[in-house]
Amino acid sequence: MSDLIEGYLGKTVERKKSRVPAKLDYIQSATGLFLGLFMWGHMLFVSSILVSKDFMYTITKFFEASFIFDGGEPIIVSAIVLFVFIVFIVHAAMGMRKLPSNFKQYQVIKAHADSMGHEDTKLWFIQAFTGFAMFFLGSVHLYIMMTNADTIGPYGSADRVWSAWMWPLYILLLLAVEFHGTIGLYRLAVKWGWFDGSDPKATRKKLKMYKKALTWFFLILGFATLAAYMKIGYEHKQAGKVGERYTPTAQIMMDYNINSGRVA
Ligand code: HEM
Ligand code: HEM
Repeated sequence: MSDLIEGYLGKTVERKKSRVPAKLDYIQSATGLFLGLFMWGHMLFVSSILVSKDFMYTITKFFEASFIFDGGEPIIVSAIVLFVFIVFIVHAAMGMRKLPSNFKQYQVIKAHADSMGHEDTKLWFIQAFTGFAMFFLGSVHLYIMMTNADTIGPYGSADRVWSAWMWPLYILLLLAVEFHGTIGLYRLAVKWGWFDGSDPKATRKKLKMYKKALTWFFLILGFATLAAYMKIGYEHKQAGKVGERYTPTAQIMMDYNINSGRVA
């Protein structure tokens, strides 16, 4: 009965408002924080291709727990992706509450933001727009990673980027996630006053500088990484070897030594 009254009037019989919105905000921040930090790791791991194909192969096998299972188990990566996908969906569901849902709402927010001329309010628009774009772009990527974890590797990933036409999607997703993630982490720090210190105004200036530096760093790293996969994928296609898996140098050496009778 009390739920019914609150449902109609927006207040309980004791004239209290629900605490649920505050809890939902908390869930949004926690999932945003997780995803924001996860993406730093993600970008570093994926960029291992810039060091060498062997290095990227080693990282991939590490996530497949090849130190426990001989040759690695891609299902472990699928399980990790499933977990990240669930966090992503929960975060997106919480984010939906903040998006303007009709033109009138959009007009009110826009007029308010324009009249204030406040940079942080403008940042919010970028977050809403990039968040919306990721509903589609992020879901495509996560689903493919979850169901094709066994293809992750220097050649498998490069073939996907080039021959399976993922590069246009990755360009958009990279832009969306980098702006969204760093703005989000900045907003989190400001919202919860994590680094306020004795002079919050000076701290905010510093945080803005870090935000800018991090955005540039991850965008440059991300585009360099994408270019590397595109180049490898292009060459792999020219060589007519799309679909072929990468064999690490150590394995080639071992096979060579065995075949030439150097190792019994
Ligand atoms: C479908 C995908 C997504 C949607 C719809 C979405 C939506 C949103 C929205 C609307 C906000 C602003 C919340 C507010 O103003 O209080 C937000 C915050 C945030 N998002 Fe996302 N987001 C998505 C994916 C991601 C991803 C992949 C990351 C990881 C980089 C991320 C990281 C963050 C962070 C760190 C915050 C700040 C949390 C806060 O202000 O409480 N989001 N998200
Ligand atoms: C556990 C979850 C994830 C795994 C295992 C994963 C794995 C990968 C892999 C292996 C690549 C290389 C290209 C390929 O094989 O197709 C890649 C690229 C990429 N991923 Fe993910 N990913 C995950 C989650 C995410 C999320 C949540 C986002 C953003 C919403 C994202 C954004 C990107 C982008 C933008 C690229 C392009 C690479 C670049 O430009 O540096 N990934 N990912």
